[in-house]
Amino acid sequence: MAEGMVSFSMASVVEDVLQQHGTRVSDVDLASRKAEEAALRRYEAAGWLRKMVGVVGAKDLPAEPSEEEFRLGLRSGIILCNVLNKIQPGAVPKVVESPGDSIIVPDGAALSAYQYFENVRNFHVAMQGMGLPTFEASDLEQGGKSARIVNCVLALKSYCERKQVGANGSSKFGGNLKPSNSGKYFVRKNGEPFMNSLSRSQSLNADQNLNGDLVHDQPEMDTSLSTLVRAALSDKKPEEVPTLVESMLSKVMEEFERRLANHNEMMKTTIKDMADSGVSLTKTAPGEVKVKVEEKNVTQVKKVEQTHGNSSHDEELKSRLLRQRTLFDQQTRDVQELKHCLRTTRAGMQFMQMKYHEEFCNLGKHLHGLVHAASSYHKVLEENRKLYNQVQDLKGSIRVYCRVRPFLPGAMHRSSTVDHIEEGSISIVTSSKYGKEGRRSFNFNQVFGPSATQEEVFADTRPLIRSVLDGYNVCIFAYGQTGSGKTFTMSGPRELTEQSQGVNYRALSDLFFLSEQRKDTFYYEVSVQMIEIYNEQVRDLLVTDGLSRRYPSQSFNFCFCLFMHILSFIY
Ligand SMILES: Nc1ncnc2c1ncn2[C@@H]1O[C@H](COP(=O)(O)OP(=O)(O)OP(=O)(O)O)[C@@H](O)[C@H]1O
Repeated sequence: MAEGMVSFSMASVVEDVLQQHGTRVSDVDLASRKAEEAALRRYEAAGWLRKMVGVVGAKDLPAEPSEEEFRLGLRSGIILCNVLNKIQPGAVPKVVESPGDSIIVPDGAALSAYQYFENVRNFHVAMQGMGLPTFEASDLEQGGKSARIVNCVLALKSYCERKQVGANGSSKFGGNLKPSNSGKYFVRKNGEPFMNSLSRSQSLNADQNLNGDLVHDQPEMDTSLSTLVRAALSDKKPEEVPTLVESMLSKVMEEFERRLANHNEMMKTTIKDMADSGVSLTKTAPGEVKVKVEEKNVTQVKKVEQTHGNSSHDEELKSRLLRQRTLFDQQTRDVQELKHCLRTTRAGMQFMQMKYHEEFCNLGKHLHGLVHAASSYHKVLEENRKLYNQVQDLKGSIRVYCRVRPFLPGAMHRSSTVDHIEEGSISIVTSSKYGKEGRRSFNFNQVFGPSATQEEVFADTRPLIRSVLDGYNVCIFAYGQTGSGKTFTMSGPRELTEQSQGVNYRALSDLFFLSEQRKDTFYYEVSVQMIEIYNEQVRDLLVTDGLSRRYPSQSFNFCFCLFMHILSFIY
């Protein structure tokens, strides 16, 4: 596309120039403008030469010379050779600077001619070697075409400028060409104005390879321009081609070169970008381009045929790319959904943490209140315990109760020795044969008559069970002669019922009941030890090895004892 634009532009310029020349410009105007244009170009050439060789070296060349002055100033060839050697050192191995350097001939004119011939000849050879356009030797003589000399100088100037900016100075005029006619003058044929230079430029452009295979279409562009120029100039004689046309063609060539350089630079940039993005183009055969695409770790080499016969391959390639694109889009959506879900979950977790923190704070406040209440409760409980046990102490740490057994069945007719029973005393009728008085009175904490129930007997003992759980030691024992009812009072009759249960059953029942009540506040351990004291011998009744373990003897006239931690029953 770029090539087409360049070709079209160049053709348009050439056509416009030719058209202007042929139809719009009158002969009078043309001659005037031609002379003006030639003068300007001559001044440009002279000025550049003067600048290159300096004022002294260019003493024979005015800044704005006429055609004759220009021709005479360059006639010796010294300026031309020196300028050329400045641009391309050694291009002219030897410059004949003065008559003394050559043959001494008194006739200055003859000497100048010889000098001119040698220098100009060497200049011609060097210019030809560099591929630059030159002029004919006769152009330096009177009647010669100074315009050709001007063109040659301006071409050398252009070469010099391109060389100074680092470009291939000779590329414009094919400077890489080896001189094909070394040692001969480079003479432009009259029937081919600029045709040689154009041909050289085209051939060089065709060979010019800025980036390998990427400029294969360039000859077509050159051919387009060449065709136009040739079509316009082929039927023209040299004298029919005005200087204006030559000048315009030169400008066209310069514009063409500039745009071509831009185009190649742009192509270089494009190829570099494609290489950076993982796409490389290599031309493998005419009409076939191999496209190499690298995307991440996936390398796909796709051979794209530019002919219609390979359209199915293109379709398959497009389909595959479409599927990959669809899959990629789906995965992108899935990732977005996962991210959304993650954000939602994270927000939920943060909300839960906040609620948990609030609940925990509220629980702490409630717990603080409970701890305060429990502390108060314990204080009250402790106070209550102390008061309770103080009452028990006031009642007496040792309490003695008396129970009268009723008559057993079959002995109901016998008379009782109990005369009178009050709450805390009992009167006994004794035999009068031993004393003056026949009755005696005894005081106790409480006296239970024959009709007293097991419940009534235990009622005065029950407060002591609570004292046991408060840490007080308690011992309950029964004392009396054989058959007086000790076992009955402490345990109960043989056929045991709830009403007939004695003190130990009721005491233990209360003990476990209270410990169960206080289980959230206190922890109690209960153990049982059962011993027998008989005939002043103490024996452990729970020993399982068959050998009764004897305790140290005590003077107790009891049947057996029951110890329970700090509560003991003896009867
Ligand atoms: N309050 C009572 N009511 C009815 N029966 C009773 C009462 N007290 C004792 N008995 C009866 O009297 C009998 C003797 O009582 P118990 O065995 O308790 O006497 P004990 O003092 O333990 O005798 P020992 O010292 O020989 O063991 C038993 O048959 C018992 O049931």
